[in-house]
Amino acid sequence: MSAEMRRLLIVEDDLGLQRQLRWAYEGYAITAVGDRAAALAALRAEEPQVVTLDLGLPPDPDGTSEGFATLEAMLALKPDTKIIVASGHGARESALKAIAMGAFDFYAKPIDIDTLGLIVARAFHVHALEAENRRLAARIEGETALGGMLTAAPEMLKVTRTIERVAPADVSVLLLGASGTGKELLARGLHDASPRAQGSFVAINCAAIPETLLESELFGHEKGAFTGAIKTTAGKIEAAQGGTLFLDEIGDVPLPLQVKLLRFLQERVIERIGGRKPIPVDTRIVCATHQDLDAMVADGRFREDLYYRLAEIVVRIPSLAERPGDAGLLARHFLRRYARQMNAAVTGFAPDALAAIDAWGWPGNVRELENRVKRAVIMADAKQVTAADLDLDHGEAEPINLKAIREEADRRAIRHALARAQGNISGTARLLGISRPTLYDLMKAYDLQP
Ligand SMILES: Nc1ncnc2c1ncn2[C@@H]1O[C@H](COP(=O)(O)OP(=O)(O)OP(=O)(O)O)[C@@H](O)[C@H]1O
Repeated sequence: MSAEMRRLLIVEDDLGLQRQLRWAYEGYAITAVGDRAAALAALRAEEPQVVTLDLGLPPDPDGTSEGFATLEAMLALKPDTKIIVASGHGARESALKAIAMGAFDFYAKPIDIDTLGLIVARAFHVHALEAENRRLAARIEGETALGGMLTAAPEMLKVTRTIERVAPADVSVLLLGASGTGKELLARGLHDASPRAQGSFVAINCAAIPETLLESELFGHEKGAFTGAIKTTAGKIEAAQGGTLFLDEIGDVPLPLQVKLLRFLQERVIERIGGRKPIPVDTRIVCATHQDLDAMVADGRFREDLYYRLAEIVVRIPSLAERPGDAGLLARHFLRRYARQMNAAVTGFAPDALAAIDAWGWPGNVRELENRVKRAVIMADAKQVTAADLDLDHGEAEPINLKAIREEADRRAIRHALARAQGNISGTARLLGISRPTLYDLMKAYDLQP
C-alpha cells in the first residue's frame, strides 16, 4: 500500500479520547469526528480505508442505537471500508451484532492502544489485499482474451469476440493483417474455442516453403513418387484430420496449387503425390495473409472461386499502432516474461523507454515488440530497460497534444453528423448529443459550414 495514502477516520464523541487516539498512530492521515453526520461527510470526502467507531454516539451516548445507525450508513456508502467498533465493557452482544452487520472487528473499552494499533494495522493490510485482488481480477478480465491474447484495445477485443462467435460454426475463416499482428495466435484461439479443440491444430507457412516442396508438404507423397521420396509421407492436410489446418500466407500459394486446394475444399478428399486412392479428410481451414487478396483476385493472381471458399468469414486484425495503449501493455508483459527467464535483475522500464515504446510505429507489430524487449532485457545493465536498450533512442518522441487531438476528433464527428443530418443543424446537434448553441459555437471555432 505504499503508493496509496493510508487514511484513518476516528469516530469518537469523547474529545479527550479522540485526542489520545489521534496521537497513538504513526504513518496514517487521521481525521477525527464526533457524530454520524460528520462521520458520513468525512467518509465521502476522505475515503478512509479504515474507521474506528465508538458505538455510543450522541444523541444516544450511553446506548448503541446511533452507533449502529452510523455503521449501517457507512457500509451502505462504502462497503469496502474496514470498520472497527468499540464496545463498552460487558457489551459482547453489541460487538457480535456489529460484526454480523459487516464490521471488520471490535475492541473492548477501556482502550488498550497497542492492541487497537495492531487491529488497525491488520485492517489496512486486509483492505490493501482486497483492493489488489479486485484490481487483478479486473485486469485479467479486461486484458487477456482468447487463448492468452493480451489486449486492452477495443479494436482488438472486437476481433477476439468475432472469433469466439464464429468458432463453434464450421465455417472457413480468413484473417487479414500485417506480419506479427497475432494471426497465428488468433487461429490457435479459434481452434481451442471450437468443437475441434480435441483434434490437432496444424500450421503451415506457405511463404516459408519453396514452391517445389509446398505441394508435397500439403498433400503428402507416396514412396518413389519423385526423386528423394524414400518413404510414404502424409501431408499437413491429412495431419489436421479432425482438427484445424492453419494456412498462413495463403496469398503466396502458386496458381497450380490453388487449383488443387480448391478441389480439396470442394470434394473434401486429397490424393498424395504419386498416390491413386483418394483419402477423405475432415478439417477446418483457417487462413491468413498480409497481402491484398482482393487486388490479387482482380488481376488474376489468386483464384476467385478459391477465395470464396476460404473467406466465408473475413476478420481484419488491426496493426499494433492501431491499438492505442497495447504496445506498453505488451511490452510490460514481455519484460516480465524475459526477465524471469533470462535476467532477473531487470525490474521495469525507464520513463524514456515507455515514451519511446508509445511513440514508435511498430512496423513489425507484436513480433518486433517482443524481439526488441527480449534483446533489451538481455542487454540491459541496469535495473531499468532504457530507450537505448530497445534501440529506440533516435529522435524526439512525437509530442502528444491533447487539445489538437480533441479538435481533430471534434471536427471529424461534426462533419460526419452534418453529412448524416444533411446539413440540418438541429438534427446534427441531436446526433452529437449537444445543444444547438454549442454546435454553432464549435462550428464557428472550427470554421465549419453546414
Ligand atoms: N496480443 C498478443 N498478446 C500476446 N502475445 C502476442 C499477441 N499478439 C502476438 N503475440 C505474440 O507475438 C508473436 C507474433 O504473433 P503471431 O505469430 O501470431 O503473428 P502473425 O500475425 O501470425 O505473424 P506472421 O504473419 O509474421 O506469421 C508470437 O510470439 C505471439 O505469441
